[in-house]
Amino acid sequence: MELGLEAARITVLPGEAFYISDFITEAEEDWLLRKVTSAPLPRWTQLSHRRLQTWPSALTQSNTLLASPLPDWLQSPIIERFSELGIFDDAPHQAPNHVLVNEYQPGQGIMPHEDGAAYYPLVATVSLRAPIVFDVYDKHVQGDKDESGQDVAGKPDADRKPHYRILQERRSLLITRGKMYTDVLHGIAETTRDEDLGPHSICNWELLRDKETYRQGWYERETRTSLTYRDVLHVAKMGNTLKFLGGK
Ligand SMILES: O=C(O)CCC(=O)C(=O)O
Ligand SMILES: [Fe+2]
Repeated sequence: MELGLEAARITVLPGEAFYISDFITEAEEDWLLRKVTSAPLPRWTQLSHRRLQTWPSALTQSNTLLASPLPDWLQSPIIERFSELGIFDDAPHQAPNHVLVNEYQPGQGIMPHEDGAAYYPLVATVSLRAPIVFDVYDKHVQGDKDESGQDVAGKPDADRKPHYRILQERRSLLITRGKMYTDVLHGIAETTRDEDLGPHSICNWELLRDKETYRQGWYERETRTSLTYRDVLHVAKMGNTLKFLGGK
């Protein structure tokens, strides 16, 4: 990965994170959004503070993915670009095999959490439609829940402040891996307005495509959609599926 991505590194972070502001074109963004919104309604899981599509399918209770290719629209051009950058070269399957599509309305977000042991510790997130601030919290106060442990609704401490804030512009790519995956929590505030923006508070400020938009220090949230690409460690081939569903 290393050479192509070095210029995209968010250097102040303790772990490894990379931000590419112009990862997809406007036409690609439009097309991806049409694909997301034209998925049949049962594809969506409505959660209390966002809604979610899971591709190709949800993991089993033992965090296993039943082998199945991602749909073409989630593969090309995004996964081809990941290959060019070598992002998943060290992952067990050398490519992502799972994508969560999250949609946040203004006022919605996701509680501080970690993504857990089901995945190789690398997440590549493509942002669509509107910017959002992604918060990074120190780990771990009691009561935090793993993302794989059903309940997203564990209340964060009222006075807990994010340690770092990453501004994700529409059409950008954010990669977090290693210690950024294992040693910190991440979340998105439930707010209608992201405030206190500037070089002092946004750790990828220098990498933004359009700093001018945020010079005033705030923006109103609009609907934002994210595609989060991961490599699930355990994959069951269909031939083994019946045995697998039957138990041990
Ligand atoms: O929407 C995002 O950028 C983050 C989503 C997230 O943290 C997750 O799906 O685990
Ligand atoms: Fe997450």
